[in-house]
Amino acid sequence: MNNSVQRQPANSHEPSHVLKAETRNLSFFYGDKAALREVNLPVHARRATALIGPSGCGKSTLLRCFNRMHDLYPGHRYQGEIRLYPDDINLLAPETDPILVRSRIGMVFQKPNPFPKSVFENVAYGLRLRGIRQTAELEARVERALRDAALWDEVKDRLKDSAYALSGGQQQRLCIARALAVEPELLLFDEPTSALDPLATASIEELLRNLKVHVTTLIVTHNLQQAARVAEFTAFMYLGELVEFGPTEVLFNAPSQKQTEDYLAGRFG
Ligand SMILES: Nc1ncnc2c1ncn2[C@@H]1O[C@H](COP(=O)(O)OP(=O)(O)OP(=O)(O)O)[C@@H](O)[C@H]1O
Repeated sequence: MNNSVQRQPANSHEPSHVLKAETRNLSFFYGDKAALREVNLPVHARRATALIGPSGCGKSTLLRCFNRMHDLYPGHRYQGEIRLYPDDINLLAPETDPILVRSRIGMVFQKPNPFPKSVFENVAYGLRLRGIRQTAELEARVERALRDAALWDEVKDRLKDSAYALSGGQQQRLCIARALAVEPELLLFDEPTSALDPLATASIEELLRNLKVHVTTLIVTHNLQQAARVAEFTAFMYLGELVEFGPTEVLFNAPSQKQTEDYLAGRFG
């Protein structure tokens, strides 16, 4: 690995002062084990933020705090806050309903996980749950989500086929369409291309760059070049702490912390 950046997103220097979310002194414990310590991470609205760092540093743990995934397991504990804007609520407050949180904050996993349903039904599912019943509206919203996920042209004649008949990369874009259909405010990606070949990876990266027009994204990736290609902001984590955060170009080319520099130079991790 080296710290040269091949390509920067075109708008990486655009000022973005509007925050969609931020963590405030966020710590997280698996039982007694602290996996995150006092993390203060800003998440800029309609921008992509990448979380990078060596294996086990807490990237996925941090991502999963945002949609309260850890609540599904007993014995896990949050400390601190995650503010969501513009309404300025604390996502971690006991009075904040985790189901509501998950309806506003979507997640795409490492491996594509479509439902055992047709292409159309995969995307329509969440819309039906939200009470949308009219066929014309369902069809229009499914088409829009598939277009936003850059999949429409490939599946418009196969909407009734099983989602499992799609390639791995198409299945991942279907999962992104499924997440987009319900218009999330924040979309979390946990290593979304690590199970895909280079071509499928390139198409997902292109999609990630285009998504930012209307969605805020937070992306865990092991691939530093991917962070450089898709994210305006990057956070470097180590041993459960946020070591450095900044515009991707600055963090990659002129990191302020020695640990960041060592990691980018491949000296550990
Ligand atoms: N369910 C769990 N129970 C206990 N400890 C856990 C659990 N999940 C993760 N951990 C620990 O929390 C720490 C952070 O793990 P996490 O998966 O968030 O790291 P990561 O940076 O995403 O790693 P990777 O890049 O390998 O996916 C690690 O020490 C890990 O062993």
